[in-house]
Amino acid sequence: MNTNQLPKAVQELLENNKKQATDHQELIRSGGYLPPSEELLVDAIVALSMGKNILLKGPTGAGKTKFAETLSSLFERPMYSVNCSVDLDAESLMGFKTLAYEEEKQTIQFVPGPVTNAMKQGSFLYIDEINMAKPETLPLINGVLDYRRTITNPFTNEIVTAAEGFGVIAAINEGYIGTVPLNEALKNRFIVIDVPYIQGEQLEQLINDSTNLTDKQLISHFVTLSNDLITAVSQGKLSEDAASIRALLDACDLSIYLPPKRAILRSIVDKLEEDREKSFVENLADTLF
Ligand SMILES: Nc1ncnc2c1ncn2[C@@H]1O[C@H](COP(=O)(O)OP(=O)(O)OP(=O)(O)O)[C@@H](O)[C@H]1O
Repeated sequence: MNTNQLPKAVQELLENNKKQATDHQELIRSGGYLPPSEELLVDAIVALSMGKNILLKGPTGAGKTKFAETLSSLFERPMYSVNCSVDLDAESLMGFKTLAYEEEKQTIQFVPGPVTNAMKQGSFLYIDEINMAKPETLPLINGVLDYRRTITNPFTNEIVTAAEGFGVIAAINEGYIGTVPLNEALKNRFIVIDVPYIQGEQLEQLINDSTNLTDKQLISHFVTLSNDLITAVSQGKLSEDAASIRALLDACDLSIYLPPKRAILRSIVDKLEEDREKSFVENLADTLF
């Protein structure tokens, strides 16, 4: 990503906060996020540079993970990930004890989890789908998220304090089935950044960059389809999944070899639950392809 177009002060901030990572460079992610507006990128860079946690909030397939990966790439900072689910427990965050052999003697060793690793190494921690976690699990890391930047590891009793460079990026998909509204105390600890779907020329660029589809007319129809799907979702006519950019990119790729309507059927229509929704998308596709 070209950061030369960002305001000078933000470029300097980024430069000063880059981590000269020598360890775990394999965890520095690659970029590729196309921000719908410059502000989105500026706000995230500023907040993270100032040591604040950011919460990326947006619908499924809007590029939240890609955005977090791009921030890891821009700051040249390794990033550990946690994917939340109802099964997420203290061990999946902090780490676990296991039996090991040292010079033929059995010992108990602690295998650090993503929170411990990111804190000790001063890396980014990405917490995906944070509102999927059980409400009782996350308060465990409240101390990590506020000014204390400290946690007592419940398995070793070690007090872990975050090294310089530690930062938290979380993502939520509000309103998605299975999610719970994010507890206020937790939300309070984040700077919230809305991540909408990209549309128009930017989406055209994304299709060009990340799929193998080259037919200009087809690409233009897919951009229109995406726009119509986003509108229908915002009007409550379709469930959120229908407008996922991830699904649209799949349809673009498939349409290199399949008729576009079949590509749309496989990538978008057949994922919808209700017949009414399926026919709605099929009708939209009929008018375009
Ligand atoms: N603005 C964007 N820039 C670059 N890639 C994007 C963008 N929007 C969507 N994508 C692409 O769409 C796909 C889904 O993106 P990603 O996994 O980051 O979405 P997400 O918001 O994290 O989704 P979910 O909420 O379902 O986890 C990826 O292939 C990603 O590259």
